[in-house]
Amino acid sequence: MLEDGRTFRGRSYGASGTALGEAVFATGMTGYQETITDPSYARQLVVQTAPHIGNTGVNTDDAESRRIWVAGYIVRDAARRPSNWRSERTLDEELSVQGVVGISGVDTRAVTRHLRERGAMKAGIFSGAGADRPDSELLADVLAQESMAGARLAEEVSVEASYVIEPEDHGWQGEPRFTVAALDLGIKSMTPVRFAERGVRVHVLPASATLADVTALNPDGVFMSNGPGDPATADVQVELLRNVLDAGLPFFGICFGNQILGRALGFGTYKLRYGHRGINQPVLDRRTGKVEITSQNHGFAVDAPLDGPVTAPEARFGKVEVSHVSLNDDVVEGLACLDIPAFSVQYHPEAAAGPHDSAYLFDRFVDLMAADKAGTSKSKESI
Ligand SMILES: NC(=O)CC[C@H](N)C(=O)O
Repeated sequence: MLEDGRTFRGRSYGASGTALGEAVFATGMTGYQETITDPSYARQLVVQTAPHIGNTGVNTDDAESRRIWVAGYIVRDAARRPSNWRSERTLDEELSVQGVVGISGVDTRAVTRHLRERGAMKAGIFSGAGADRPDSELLADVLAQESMAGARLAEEVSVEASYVIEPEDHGWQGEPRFTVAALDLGIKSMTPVRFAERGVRVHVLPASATLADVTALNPDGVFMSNGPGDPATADVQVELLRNVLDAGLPFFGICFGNQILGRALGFGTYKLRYGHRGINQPVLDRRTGKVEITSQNHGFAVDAPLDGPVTAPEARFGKVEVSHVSLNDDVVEGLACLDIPAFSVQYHPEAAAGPHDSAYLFDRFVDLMAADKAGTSKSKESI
């Protein structure tokens, strides 16, 4: 049931019960396991536009975090049995074991068209005991939940204790080249792996980490991850990032990390009508003119002028330009600072799941740290 009263009926899938959250649609044709285990989907009811879901089952390796984070799962045609050599369990079982309420047999195209026209909205999935209450009662439950605008969720999904990802465990031979402090705001597990593959040792820190926690590692660079919720609530991390930038440390941000860089530079963020979710989202790299097909999952965006470069509203950080834009709707998909060693993208170069077009961004960060170490980065002059 959607918050405007529109109702769809289907069959119980996964756990049975009640799930409340923001209804959003994801357009990836593959990668459902990576989708449901992406912490950025916390408190969302995800509609898959791909009609067949569960075909390749679930395995241990493809989980992007320690659990399923979607609050509920909405599919058209759930596979009755998976067929894949890597499959260990069915998706139905996995949803049940983890207590995630789903619904199948829904006209997901109609739901998607509705959300596209009216925007992402509060919704509920109801099955089992209590589902046969009058619609007015179900709708009251849907409406009573908190909205995604204003939701502070990064701390809820982040790790409690820090851990290290070592390059030698991911195919790198020899000593690590760099050390990065990565703030886990809902990090996907492939992100630190992409650094490690390039010889970067990654210390993953809780969302509450302080500047002292970061500098204690003597890092060559700082990273902020993707994560759920409204970036307008991330004041603590915005403050931390300003201190990091003031200290002249190279910075790279992904998704929530892009929104935090935007805010640290003094820009605002806003909620998109229905957001970008899927692994088939076209983005223009405005510096090279190349188009990347990207993996995305965001419902908010940075409000920065496309006709740049401009001086950041926080003028001490110098000039900044919108480096990447969405080719679907001109939404800001990347920021590049011209006077300090900092950049970020709104999409997911770790590509889990997704195409590998954007892998160069990890190389770009390595190059930025190398230039900083060699003293050839602009930051040294400007700070
Ligand atoms: N994947 C992300 O980091 C999403 C960021 C933020 N929660 C948004 O919806 O825009």
